[in-house]
Amino acid sequence: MATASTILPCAHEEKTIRDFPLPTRQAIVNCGYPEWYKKYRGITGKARVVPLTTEFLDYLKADGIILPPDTPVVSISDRDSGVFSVTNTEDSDGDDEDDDDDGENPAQNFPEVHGAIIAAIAELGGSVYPKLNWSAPKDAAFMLGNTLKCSSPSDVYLLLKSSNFITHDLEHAFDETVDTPDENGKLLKLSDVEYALVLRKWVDVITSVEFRCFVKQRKVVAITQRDLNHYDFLENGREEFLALIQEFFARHLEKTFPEADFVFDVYIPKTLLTESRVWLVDINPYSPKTDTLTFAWQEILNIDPSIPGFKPEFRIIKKNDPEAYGFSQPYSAHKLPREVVDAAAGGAESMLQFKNDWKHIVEGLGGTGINDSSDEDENDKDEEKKDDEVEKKDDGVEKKDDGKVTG
Ligand SMILES: Nc1ncnc2c1ncn2[C@@H]1O[C@H](COP(=O)(O)OP(=O)(O)OP(=O)(O)O)[C@@H](O)[C@H]1O
Repeated sequence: MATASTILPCAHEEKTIRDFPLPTRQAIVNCGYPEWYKKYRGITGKARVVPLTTEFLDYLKADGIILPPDTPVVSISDRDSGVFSVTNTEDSDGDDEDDDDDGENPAQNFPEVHGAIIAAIAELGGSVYPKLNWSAPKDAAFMLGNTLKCSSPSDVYLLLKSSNFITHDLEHAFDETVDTPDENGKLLKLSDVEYALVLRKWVDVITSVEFRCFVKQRKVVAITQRDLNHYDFLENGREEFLALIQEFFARHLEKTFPEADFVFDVYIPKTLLTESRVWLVDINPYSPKTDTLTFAWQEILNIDPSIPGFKPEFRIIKKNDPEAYGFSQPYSAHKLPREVVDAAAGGAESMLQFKNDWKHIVEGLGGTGINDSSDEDENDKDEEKKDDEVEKKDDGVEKKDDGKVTG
């Protein structure tokens, strides 16, 4: 880890975490994906934002994990055939007819959301990375074999319903904020939040070139690796990455993001086909809740970017860096979904019951009938064209307009 030599303490008293200027609720909303995506969709990965209905939110908040029947999702980027072909699948009972008696299909309560998810997965090539307004269900990845790669609505629901991070988005997003009553004395409440499911096209991310950047007073003040392993090439590329990030910030975020203090994540892959390109991955609140990785919040709080000649510190993990082992293992406190924790608390019998229930959930359900109702506007298509030019992988994909997925 680099030394903190470029961190310049303020002339005044050293600030501690107790001096943290808590964000406003509006700042939290501004850092939500559905909000910033409206402005920055041209500089982030391809995604779909699915507005969530009350019925779907109720499903997420309800105890227990009941999944809808498996729904076939046919990728539109099936490169073998180049066409979007759809096949009907049989019901679990094999009778090839709709089952009216399936009272257990939770998707019946939120058909628009379910249909939009099916359509989005298909449009995004068959696999997606899900998140809610602020968080991805990373703590639940083990439910899918240690990945967040989803290829069906059930994969998405399983992750969302197993994740404490998602519960946090739904119930605690405005914790640790300061009140911001508007001119009429009204205060933003969680019930005012327009919750959305973000489905990003799945990318095999090269985690060594992901960086978290801290912005204070509209200046990048600190940058850290996100993947806390040592990579030789980062040491040599430090100046180039710093320049790319500074240029990206100046061009896209400095004057347009509504908050003066925030944290943004970027991904800077270099491929044989393209020059290094900076992609916006996420925007996070300037809040103690945002993980500072190789920094401590107290260090960031004490940086004074107004000092002439100020240069942000770019921290990367050095070879055999003993300090690097001190960084906490992310999500270690959140490895198990609520149902598993609850079942474990009830002892062996309870775990056995959980296992049986789980088997029932996974195996016992059949097909569903949902129509693909994709209605992109022209802007969407333009942006995607741009995305596709960069994402050479999507070349040669043919779309079918009226793809129906039926069960
Ligand atoms: N489209 C994608 N496909 C595959 N992996 C992705 C994709 N987008 C992001 N990731 C991986 O997931 C990680 C976390 O993504 P993201 O920052 O959006 O989640 P988050 O919940 O907001 O994380 P944090 O709480 O650390 O801010 C990224 O660092 C990246 O490695």
